[in-house]
Amino acid sequence: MTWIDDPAFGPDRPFGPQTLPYGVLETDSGPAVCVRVGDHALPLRGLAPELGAELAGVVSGGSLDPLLAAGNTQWTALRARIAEVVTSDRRPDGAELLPVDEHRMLLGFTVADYVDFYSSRHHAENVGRMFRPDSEPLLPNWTHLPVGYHGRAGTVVVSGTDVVRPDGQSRPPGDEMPSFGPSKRLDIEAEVGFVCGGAPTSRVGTAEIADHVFGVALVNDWSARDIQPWEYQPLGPHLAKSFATSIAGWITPLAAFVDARVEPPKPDHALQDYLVEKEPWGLDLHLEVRCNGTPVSRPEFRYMSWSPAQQLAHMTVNGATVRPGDLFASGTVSGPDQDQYGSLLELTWAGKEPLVLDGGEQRTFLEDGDTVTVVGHAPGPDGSVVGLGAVTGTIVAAEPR
Ligand SMILES: O=C(O)/C=C/C(=O)CC(=O)CC(=O)O
Ligand SMILES: [Ca+2]
Ligand SMILES: [Mg+2]
Repeated sequence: MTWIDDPAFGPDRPFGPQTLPYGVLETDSGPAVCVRVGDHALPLRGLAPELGAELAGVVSGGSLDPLLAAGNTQWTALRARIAEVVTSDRRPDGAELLPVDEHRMLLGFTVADYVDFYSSRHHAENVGRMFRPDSEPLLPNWTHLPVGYHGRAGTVVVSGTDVVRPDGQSRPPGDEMPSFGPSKRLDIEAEVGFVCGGAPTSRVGTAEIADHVFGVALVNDWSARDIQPWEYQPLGPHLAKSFATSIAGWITPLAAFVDARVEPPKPDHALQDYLVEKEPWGLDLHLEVRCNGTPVSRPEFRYMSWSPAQQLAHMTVNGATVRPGDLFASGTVSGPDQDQYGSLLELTWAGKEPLVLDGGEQRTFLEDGDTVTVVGHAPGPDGSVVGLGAVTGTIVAAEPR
């Protein structure tokens, strides 16, 4: 029997003791680093006697930054200690439990650099067919390295933040001159993000991911599909994707995913040594995308061709360092089936096949007022489920000009 009186906190529930994600909540006495237990958040600042001075020191404030910097030894020790505290029958003096739906979550860490990959073969082929109908859908580099681009760290926002429809240039097919205005093809990209920590290091081996990835969080990489095809050649995505990227407030430690590890699909040729995995780091994550409450897609992460360990190895192989607060995202998670696509671009085939939402409304791209939520879960130990915190956002009208 645990002292935590919450039916949603059990080994058979997604936010049971096998999960224990971290996040920062706004509380009456300021932002607080918390661990999620069922439908409650447990601020760690009240647990100094239980955690000991050293561990308490990294989680007693209002940001995850000190914890990200502390490194894997401390992450492991803290998680083990918290698991003991939350499964004990003794309520620690000073422990508070805050209902998660009554408190706002904050962006829990300072996003350092943000890299977005492109690791779903299905997504890459679908986008290739739509954006480059006269070329091979997959460029020859794609099976040899995890293609990615550098995003804009400063516009990563926490789940629940409204997303303002971006303005930009586009050139609709057949037009000679570009026009300017609010995007008419605002889209989502359901992705999985990896939050980095530990000592700044370059040339991270695929076997060293656990020393440099602190945790996993769902991401929605909002994308303007009319701005994108006009601006992206030859350097890649820019303003079509830099106005907002939403990340879930709850970051689940990488250690919670040991039972979710699977072999990623293999290319039919040898890889460079630095991309070879001795132990597979593909992940069996199940995602669901909801538009105004209607499930519109169920992407499966196990189809991703490049694992986060390979992505991190690639990101640092040239000598670039990974440092605490760096965020890299998987790329849109699309599976082979039409109901597994991670973007509206694919789900509606460039707007030609509208989705029908509950209540009969149709959607191609997003309208003002639409809310998109991505949820997910993974297999946990002993048949349990590891819940991933939701990432949600609502579109608001473009800024008046
Ligand atoms: O193929 C392209 O030109 C671009 C495709 C994307 O929109 C990809 C992107 O942001 C990476 C991803 O999410 O997979
Ligand atoms: Ca993306
Ligand atoms: Mg983005």
